[in-house]
Amino acid sequence: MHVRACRTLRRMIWGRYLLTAGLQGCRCTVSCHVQRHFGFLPDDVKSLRAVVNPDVSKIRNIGIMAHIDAGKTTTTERMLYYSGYTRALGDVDDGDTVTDFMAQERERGITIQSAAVTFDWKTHRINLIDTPGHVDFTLEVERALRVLDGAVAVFDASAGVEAQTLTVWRQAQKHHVPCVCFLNKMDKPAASLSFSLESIRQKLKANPVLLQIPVGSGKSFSGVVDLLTNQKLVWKQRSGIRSMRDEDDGRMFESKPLDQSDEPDLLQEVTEARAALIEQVADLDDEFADLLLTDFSDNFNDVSSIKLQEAVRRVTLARKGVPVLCGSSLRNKGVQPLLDAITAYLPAPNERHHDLVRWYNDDLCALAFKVLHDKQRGPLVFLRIYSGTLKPQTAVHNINRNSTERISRLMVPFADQHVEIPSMTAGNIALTVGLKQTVTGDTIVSSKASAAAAARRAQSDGGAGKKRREHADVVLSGVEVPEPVFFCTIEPPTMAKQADLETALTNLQREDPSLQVRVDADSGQTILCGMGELHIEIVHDRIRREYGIETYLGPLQVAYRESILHEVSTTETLDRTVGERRHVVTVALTVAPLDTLTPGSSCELEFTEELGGQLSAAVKEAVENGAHSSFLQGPLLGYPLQGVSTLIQRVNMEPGTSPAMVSACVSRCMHKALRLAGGQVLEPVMSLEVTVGEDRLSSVLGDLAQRRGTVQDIQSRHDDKVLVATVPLAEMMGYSTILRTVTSGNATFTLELDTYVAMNPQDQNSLLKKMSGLL
Ligand SMILES: Nc1nc2c(ncn2[C@@H]2O[C@H](COP(=O)(O)OP(=O)(O)OP(=O)(O)O)[C@@H](O)[C@H]2O)c(=O)[nH]1
Repeated sequence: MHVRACRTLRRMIWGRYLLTAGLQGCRCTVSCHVQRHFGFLPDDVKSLRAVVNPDVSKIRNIGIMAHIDAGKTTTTERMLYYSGYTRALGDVDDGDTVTDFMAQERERGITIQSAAVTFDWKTHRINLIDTPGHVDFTLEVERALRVLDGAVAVFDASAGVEAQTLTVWRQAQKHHVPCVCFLNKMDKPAASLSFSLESIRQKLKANPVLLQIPVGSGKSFSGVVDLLTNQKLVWKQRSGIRSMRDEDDGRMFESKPLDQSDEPDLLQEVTEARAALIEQVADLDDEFADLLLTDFSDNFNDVSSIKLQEAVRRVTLARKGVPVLCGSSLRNKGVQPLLDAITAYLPAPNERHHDLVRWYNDDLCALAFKVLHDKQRGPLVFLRIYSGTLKPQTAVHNINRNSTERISRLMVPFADQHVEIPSMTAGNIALTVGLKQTVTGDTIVSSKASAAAAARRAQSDGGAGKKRREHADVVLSGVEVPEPVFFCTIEPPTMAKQADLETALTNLQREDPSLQVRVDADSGQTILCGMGELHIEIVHDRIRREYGIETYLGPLQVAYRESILHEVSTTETLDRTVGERRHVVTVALTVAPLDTLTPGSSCELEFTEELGGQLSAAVKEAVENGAHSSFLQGPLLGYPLQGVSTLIQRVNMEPGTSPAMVSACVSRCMHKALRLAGGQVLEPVMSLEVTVGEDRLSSVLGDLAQRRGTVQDIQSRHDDKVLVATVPLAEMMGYSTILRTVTSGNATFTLELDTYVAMNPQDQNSLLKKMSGLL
């Protein structure tokens, strides 16, 4: 009831919001002692047209990333509130946040899909993507990072760097995304600034640049001192107030220069921390070091906060250091300075280098980074515009699908509400209606001719000697889709619903490329392949809720891989007459196991040098097709092959033999070689991290021993122990329930694919028996 009331209220706010087209930044009087952020005032109304396309230097495309439950959603909600976008504070625990808008998200209190939200902060436009923390949805994070220019990493200050933060951090590094760190939950008794800084240094191998000192700790945490300006920002907690919906919403805070009347310990700490900050920044930025030595050699501390801020910005953009701020989103403290830091330190779109975009000059070039299905409007495609302008009612060209489609409507994404706009320029994130064929990762340009012109520019720049493929040169790289580790069959309630189920699965796949759907060749059953138990459970749930189909899932099975044990050379001849035509081909090849196995490590195919020079392109392609089809099904259980190298030594064919027969002969030869080479099942081994109170550690260890787990480390984190282990995925079915039972709910865990490992003969035999129904 309460949740519904809040949602209704929010819709009313949005209604008003859309009418007034408010996108209001806060107004604050920096010089006064009490700083207050106002949201909506009648005379504050701006025309949406005026703010739809802000200057590119004022745009920040930002992601919020973190470990599950670190407080991303709560922080996002506070940002929307302080920027005047919402009038009430959403609360994940009440299930009424703006960004977690899917029904399951509200119920489970977790973020599943990245929701894009646009709002203005002071003079800046912020496009913010809230990313999920659960490891089953890593692809969502990757997808978001691909189109972002900067990120805020939110940490639970009592836990420091947790497993999922590490994963997301690595992803951010891969995409060269500059970050700002926010140490949230400073109100928790166990929160520790020094511990969190050390874990950023140790675990992320990053260089934290501390910009604030907390005022008070645990329950008495009341604000921060800004080390650049020496301003003390204090959010005064009114006695007796517990709820965020109460008056004490954190909009009002006191900002005054730190002076001698402040506690000596705080003064001392700030003085030391500021000196350390200046020294650290000088070490990382030559320009700042020169300035200090020339103009402030008498006293480095006299350097202006503006010069220091500019230097911190350069350090952040060069990714030599990460600014660190602290606060407590739930207690409404420290979020406004975080918003200031986002605009001050993270890059504008034009400060990031997106390599191939220069081939398009001012022509449109955009990347589709998310697709959502809307019952009324069809697919909604989120586009990051890299160059040019996007307009509704225009045709665009999708390079990946080689198709021309029409954008019927163009909108700015305000979580689950969207505002129509007449055009959108480079640097922005837009939401389009009408693109029916576009899937996540596709590049959208204005026309086929524009793509061809870009390809010509790319080729002429590459030099005449460097012949490159047109397509690859002008397509933005999409996201890497991780390998699914679980699969299960899915069946509709009646055959009459089969077509509806297929439509639902096609739609869901367009939204979520980490979901794979295939039809088993032998049984004809539809198979769902996903990233984890939760992932499959959510897909199942969405089919029921959004498409009204009550499906049945078969038991969850582990996606094994297969490899071979020995090197084998073999020959095969195919002699077949089809109609009037005789096809004769002989193939000789060698298969051998590769030494190293990493997740996703594929199979290799090579020709001997001599043969490579002799074969025509068509025959080579036929050989490759034959070999690749054999890689899909291993000889033991039919799982895809991994870590097998194949060398094609001979292909002799009589005139008139078709390429299809060459493929068939290679397949047969591969099949024979693989059988002779001895099959080896590879099982996915996961890295597991369990955080548990010390008193329950032995129960967790005892349980893990029965799961073929290998403990790698046990670390201390305040009163908790963090157990790091590897364990075969097959042993982890339903682990969340078991863990809850053995620890009485006092533990959390993350599970992530580490590698594929060859099973020992005993385990492999029991698996083979189980699969053939003998066990
Ligand atoms: N004590 C304290 N609790 C907080 C703070 N911020 C958030 N929380 C609580 O932490 C829990 C998780 O918060 P969320 O905002 O849902 O975290 P999240 O990172 O978005 O979680 P996922 O979307 O599931 O990854 C909720 O119970 C919040 O009320 C804080 O500053 N202090």
